[in-house]
Amino acid sequence: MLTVTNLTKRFGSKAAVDNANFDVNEPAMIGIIGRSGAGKSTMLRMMNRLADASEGSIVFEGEDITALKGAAKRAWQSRCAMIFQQFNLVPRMDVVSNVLHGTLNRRSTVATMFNLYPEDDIHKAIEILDRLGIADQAPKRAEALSGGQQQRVAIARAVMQDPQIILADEPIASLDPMNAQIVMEALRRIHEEDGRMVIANLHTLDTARRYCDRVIGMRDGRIVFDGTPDQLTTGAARDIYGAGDDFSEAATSTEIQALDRSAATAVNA
Ligand SMILES: Nc1ncnc2c1ncn2[C@@H]1O[C@H](COP(=O)(O)OP(=O)(O)OP(=O)(O)O)[C@@H](O)[C@H]1O
Repeated sequence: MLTVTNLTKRFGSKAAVDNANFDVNEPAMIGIIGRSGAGKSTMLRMMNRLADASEGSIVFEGEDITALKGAAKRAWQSRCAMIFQQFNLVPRMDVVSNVLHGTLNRRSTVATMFNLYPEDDIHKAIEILDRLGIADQAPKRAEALSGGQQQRVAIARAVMQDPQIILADEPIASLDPMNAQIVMEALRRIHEEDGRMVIANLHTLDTARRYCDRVIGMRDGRIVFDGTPDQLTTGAARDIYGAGDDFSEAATSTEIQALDRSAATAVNA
């Protein structure tokens, strides 16, 4: 359903993404891992058409995404929602209105200016918030919520678009371990229950292993690993992160593991 061929993005003489190729045949949950600067964000930005490719193509269900312009490009962006590390909500606006922003692409300018939403959409927004366990936060201003709650609002806004693909650029990098886990579980549920493809850039190996069906490893703009979490051995990880023999997986792990360990200790105590 998704085929990326020879995808390249150059900034001056530097290739941020260098001749990337991969196929996705079912709506999987995919993690992209790699060091800072490996090209993960640039890859997602090209998929969502926030950035234009220098070369190559992205074909989704037979349509060449890289060639879309104007209304067709906007239509693609609503089928391919994006969430960001910093949530990108409107801080002073209430939660439900932030979620309703997910419908902007299909609403008139006048309706948007006056914040007029059809009642069905408002019900739908609250249902989605309820699925994510934060319906009780609906009337609050977004800025009053915790980081983990704000990221769930951003996921709700993405789901409101009813997208086939959700792209998540470091969705848990600003969160504490408990909230990171809640947000990753929310993405996994949206993937499993709705059959939406999720592609998430993740800083850490353990998160990718734990929540994704497939992991793509990038190094210096190139895809150097593409396989299942089981195939992601310490040797493969060392290669992705460009590390020496002293490579420690713990160095790329979030505190989710620490959280698990402390939970296990509590249970065993
Ligand atoms: N707009 C830009 N102009 C110039 N260089 C850029 C631009 N955007 C990204 N780059 C460069 O491209 C390379 C890849 O950046 P990218 O942000 O895609 O990496 P990343 O793996 O997502 O890193 P991080 O985890 O730090 O976000 C980096 O060397 C970066 O400096």
